[in-house]
Amino acid sequence: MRIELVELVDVRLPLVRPFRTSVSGDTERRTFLLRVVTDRAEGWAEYGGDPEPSYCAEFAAGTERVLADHLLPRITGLDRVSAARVGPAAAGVKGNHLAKAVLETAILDAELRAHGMSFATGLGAVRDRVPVGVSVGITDTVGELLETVAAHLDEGYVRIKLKIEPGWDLEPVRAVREEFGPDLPLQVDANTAYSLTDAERLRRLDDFGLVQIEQPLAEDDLRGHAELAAMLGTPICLDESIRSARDAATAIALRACRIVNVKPARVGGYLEARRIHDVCAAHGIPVWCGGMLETGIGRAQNLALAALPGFVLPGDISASGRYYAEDITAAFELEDGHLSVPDGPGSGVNVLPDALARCTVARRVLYA
Ligand SMILES: CSCC[C@@H](NC(=O)CCC(=O)O)C(=O)O
Ligand SMILES: [Mg+2]
Repeated sequence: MRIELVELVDVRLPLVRPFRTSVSGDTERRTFLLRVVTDRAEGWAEYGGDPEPSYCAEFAAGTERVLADHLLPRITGLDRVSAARVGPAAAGVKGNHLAKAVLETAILDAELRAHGMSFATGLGAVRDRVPVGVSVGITDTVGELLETVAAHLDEGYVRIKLKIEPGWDLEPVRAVREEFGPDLPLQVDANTAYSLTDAERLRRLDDFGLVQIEQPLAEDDLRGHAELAAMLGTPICLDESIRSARDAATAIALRACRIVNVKPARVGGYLEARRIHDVCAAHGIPVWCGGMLETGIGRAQNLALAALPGFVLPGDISASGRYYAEDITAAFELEDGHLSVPDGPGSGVNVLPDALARCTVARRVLYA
């Protein structure tokens, strides 16, 4: 395969309701899509970061420069391009996993389409539909939180994740547990908001029978997570800390986590995401597929990953309508708490030109 054109499509999609976490507070999703045209097929991928380096160190404008100035010259110069060749060819560029992920994924989409193969088949999916959870942001009041959770449960989500931060943790979790009973699969995500000095407060979360406490400490604090894990009864799940299969192996060896949130954008793409899945499976560590408020493009690709055998916990892969009044692909609809895994070539979805035009801010050719 040979790359003929790479285009960046800068998009802005309003959120149906504000989404607040310990690190962000958004009323819109501002990201970009990457369109890779090859001599065999066209592929699309979605950037997993934001305009601000709030979730991780990368951010959209910086990623655009890394793509244009450092990654594309290495990749477009290959005599044969494939998703598997991106990692080795890009090894001279340190870090920048979100940049590598969006490029590798667009190439993977084109490659699979050229072979008439779905992401699900290409990655090794074993299920045609997957149960999904929903991530609930920090709200102004506990009453508003309970209303939001009730609405999501009515929609059929099988698991609730609550964003927490110091000052919004024990009270909202207690209220949800008391309102919806002991059998609701419930978990929390701190997005690195706590430190070991908060250990006693975090230990009190053990009273609520949570599935997991996600990323309580800083992304580079594996030792601290291992120390905290020894104090808590509730399993720790790592998200921001796991940027590679090697990180996963280290975290497991240090007993810093018992669950891993796998996000292809964070780890450099779906091939590394699958390697993390394999490392975790070999150690008996359950994984689930995290989310970055993806449009239907990233959502479709994540659903394929979430259908691999080791993805035994419901992911943050909500229906399109959880975030967007209008998606840029056909909307994903919840059916009995599940979403169907696309089985068409590549991601199995196509961008809707009119919907894309309505949310496009600009289009820039990065390579021709
Ligand atoms: C900072 S908000 C984005 C990252 C966050 N993602 C979610 O909470 C799920 C978002 C979604 O439903 O896509 C996470 O840390 O897991
Ligand atoms: Mg998280």
